[in-house]
Amino acid sequence: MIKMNDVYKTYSNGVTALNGINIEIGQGEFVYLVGPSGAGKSTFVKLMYREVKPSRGTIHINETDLSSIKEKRVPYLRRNIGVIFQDFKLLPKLTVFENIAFALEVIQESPRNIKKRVMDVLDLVGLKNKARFLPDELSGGEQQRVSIARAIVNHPKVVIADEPTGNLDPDTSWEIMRVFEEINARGTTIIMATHNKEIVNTIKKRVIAVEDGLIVRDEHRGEYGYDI
Ligand SMILES: Nc1ncnc2c1ncn2[C@@H]1O[C@H](COP(=O)(O)OP(=O)(O)OP(=O)(O)O)[C@@H](O)[C@H]1O
Repeated sequence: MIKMNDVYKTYSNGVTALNGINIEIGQGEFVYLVGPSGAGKSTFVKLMYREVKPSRGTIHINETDLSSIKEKRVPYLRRNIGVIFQDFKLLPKLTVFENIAFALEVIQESPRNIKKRVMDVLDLVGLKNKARFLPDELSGGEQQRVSIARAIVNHPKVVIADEPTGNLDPDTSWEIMRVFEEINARGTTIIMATHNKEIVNTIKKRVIAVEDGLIVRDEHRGEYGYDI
């Protein structure tokens, strides 16, 4: 369902972040993207939600060719892809409920349906009782749960997470991983860039390792493979 063909990315400052990536990721897979700092992992995931465009090559998500879609189609693409960041990126003045409802595709949804969808997704991440809280009234782990709820409220087929446990303590990181596993068990593809060796070596999944903009390893139930 995700296919990259000979993808290169050179930024405007001349730095080449990706050097010819070829990969296929099937629906329902759980993939860790690992590699040293500066290897190109963030660039790799940003290409998938069209935050950056490839300099060369093609990227398909389902039948959509991301390298050629028009700018005005990008918001539609993003509705089918949930994105989760290390720093949560919640809107600070909106409540938990409002942060998620804001992301919801609201066309012709009644307030009652919006409420049901938001509360269902808060239930899934275990935060039903915090719907009226503001982000800064929550712990880091709770804020990350809200950002996961926001990412999945439109039922995307793919969830892309860039260092989702990077700001969290170990216990909270394991809790967040349980949420990801639950989402994956429901059939959603998960692609997670991470430096968390313990998680990768414990919750075994497909591991794609990137170094100097190239895939150097692609293993089913792989290891993290680096010292840090
Ligand atoms: N917007 C940008 N403009 C110019 N160069 C960039 C930009 N974003 C990333 N780079 C460069 O591209 C290379 C790959 O960066 P990228 O962020 O993809 O690596 P990474 O593997 O995610 O690193 P980390 O693990 O530290 O987050 C680096 O040399 C980086 O400096």
